[in-house]
Amino acid sequence: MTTKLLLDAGNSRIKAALLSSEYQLEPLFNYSYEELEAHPFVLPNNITETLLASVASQTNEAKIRAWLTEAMPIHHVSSETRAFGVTNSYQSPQNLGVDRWLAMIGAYTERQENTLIIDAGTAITVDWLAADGAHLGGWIVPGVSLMQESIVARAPRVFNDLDSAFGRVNELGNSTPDALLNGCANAFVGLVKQALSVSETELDWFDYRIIYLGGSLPLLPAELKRRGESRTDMVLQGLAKYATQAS
Ligand SMILES: Nc1ncnc2c1ncn2[C@@H]1O[C@H](COP(=O)(O)OP(=O)(O)O)[C@@H](O)[C@H]1O
Ligand SMILES: CC(C)(COP(=O)(O)O)[C@@H](O)C(=O)NCCC(=O)O
Ligand SMILES: [K+]
Repeated sequence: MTTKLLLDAGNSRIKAALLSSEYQLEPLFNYSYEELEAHPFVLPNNITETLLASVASQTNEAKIRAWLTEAMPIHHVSSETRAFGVTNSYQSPQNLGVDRWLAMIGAYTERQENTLIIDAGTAITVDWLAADGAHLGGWIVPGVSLMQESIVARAPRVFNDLDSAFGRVNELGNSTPDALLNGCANAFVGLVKQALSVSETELDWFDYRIIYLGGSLPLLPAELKRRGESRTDMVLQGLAKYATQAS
């Protein structure tokens, strides 16, 4: 049985899945690039093709190529003007991050309805996809870790001695690290609420689908999460759609 390897290469982490000839998606791993280098995942030997969707740096893409030592063809997927019923709103469609493009393809393949997609990773992206497949536009915001790091880098009195910690939603801070971490966690939640508000007040969406993905999802409070679906596989689902037409 032949299998395709699907790779979603973000700026912090790489996610991999296998797609069987029956189009079953089987998640493989979600690694940082350091983990991929230190403990290269041993792939099954029946892979016939690799589909790569990357927004990563050249340095991190080189780590992927170093891992994929097998001489298997790599098909780079990019954002397009239109595909699988979804129309890109960018004047320069190639500029839209392919992770954003694929999450929309994945969502639209499942259900053709008004959809808000929030991908909270290195950056937080918000995209509005209408029921007719039109991408209406979106936002790019620094991700929670980036928010934390950027102020520590620029304001000498703002420090964070809590290693790889994240803040608490709806809580105040009474120390610099707590004020920083709680502030950034709450900024993320505020962004999500603003995206919902714009959907309802500006676009007149009432009954719409909300899809969340990305590493920062654990920060979202339960009442907000309940309003949507946590779908960290959505970029890989979009890639699977491309894999069904790739040679
Ligand atoms: N336990 C956690 N709680 C909250 N946020 C986290 C946690 N672990 C990682 N993150 C956040 O997730 C981000 C990575 O998410 P991911 O979606 O994999 O990013 P990318 O697609 O950009 O590679 C990190 O930058 C960090 O902000
Ligand atoms: C906005 C992003 C950096 C998000 O990347 P991620 O957080 O998933 O690593 C990525 O989608 C990207 O590089 N986009 C290109 C610019 C654009 O979408 O307009
Ligand atoms: K993202």
